[in-house]
Amino acid sequence: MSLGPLTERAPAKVNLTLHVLGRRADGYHLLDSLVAFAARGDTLTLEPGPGLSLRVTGPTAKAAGEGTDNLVIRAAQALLARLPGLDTGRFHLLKRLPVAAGIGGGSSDAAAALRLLARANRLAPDDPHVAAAAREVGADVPVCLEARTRLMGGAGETLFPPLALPRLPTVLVNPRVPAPTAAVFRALGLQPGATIAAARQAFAEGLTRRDLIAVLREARNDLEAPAIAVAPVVREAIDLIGAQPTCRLARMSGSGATVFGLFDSCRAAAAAARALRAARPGWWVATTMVG
Ligand SMILES: C[C@](O)(CO)[C@H](O)COP(=O)(O)OP(=O)(O)OC[C@H]1O[C@@H](n2ccc(N)nc2=O)[C@H](O)[C@@H]1O
Ligand SMILES: Nc1ncnc2c1ncn2[C@@H]1O[C@H](COP(=O)(O)OP(=O)(O)OP(=O)(O)O)[C@@H](O)[C@H]1O
Repeated sequence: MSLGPLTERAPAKVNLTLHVLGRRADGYHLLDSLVAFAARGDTLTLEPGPGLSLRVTGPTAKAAGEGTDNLVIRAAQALLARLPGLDTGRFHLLKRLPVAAGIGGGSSDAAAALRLLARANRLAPDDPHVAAAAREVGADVPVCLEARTRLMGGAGETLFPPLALPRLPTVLVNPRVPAPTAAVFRALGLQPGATIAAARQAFAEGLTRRDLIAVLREARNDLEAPAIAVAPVVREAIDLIGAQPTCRLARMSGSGATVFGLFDSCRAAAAAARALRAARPGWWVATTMVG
């Protein structure tokens, strides 16, 4: 019996914290990051059938690109290389998230492609070939596979158990300037083999929203300064969100340039988003829940 079209959401990833703990000999950086997911994202559909193709539509389709450059196809090919008899088909990506923006749009699309192929081929959710394909495609793809709040370590391959933390009313702001991940890590200037002694932050379950934000405020995103060196407008975005009277915390996600603001209520987030859109009509401003 053939399956009809299958759909998966590809939510935006938000690094609520991001500490760089060192740099491996191969150049990749060791991270300690609390990763959560937004209610907003892209949508990926797979129509199972012969061949492997991708059509991309939506507001940011052009920037994401079609064909073999797209992480959806790269993820499918990585899984096919491990499982050559795999059923594939036609993917359609509805691309809404800004590209090269630090909110893992491409990684989340790749993870959604792997989930769709796993469903179409009745692979177990924890199939080791799926996990290996995720690791091969990108450092952020493993955490996007399950898309649940958790601490992430190593270069992205170490995933700690999911955490039940309060959902946070959030405004995401992207100044529409790309911050390429490799360039931002390069600007950090850490030598291969370097280690930074730092205690891994712990997040107790049962925290209130207010307590969680207080704990987050003690943390950092260590890529903010190098991202600002690559794209100075990131500083302006952090300052502008942080200046909203009801904003509890303004910080960059991932390697930027997207910045998030955390608020006590959806109403406060919506009001801040209106003010930000009025102040910077050209920027991408989205309200959402994170966690
Ligand atoms: C910064 C984060 O967004 C935090 O979640 C991720 O670590 C980035 O994940 P990603 O975009 O999937 O990264 P990849 O596509 O695997 O790598 C892009 C480039 O970023 C650098 N990179 C990435 C991840 C990492 N832990 N250390 C690195 O140094 C490498 O130069 C690499 O060539
Ligand atoms: N489906 C896709 N969506 C977005 N970008 C894609 C996609 N496929 C390939 N790319 C390419 O991947 C690069 C990274 O895009 P992406 O939006 O994932 O970056 P990011 O948000 O900075 O990711 P991260 O937070 O994981 O570092 C872009 O330069 C883009 O050309």
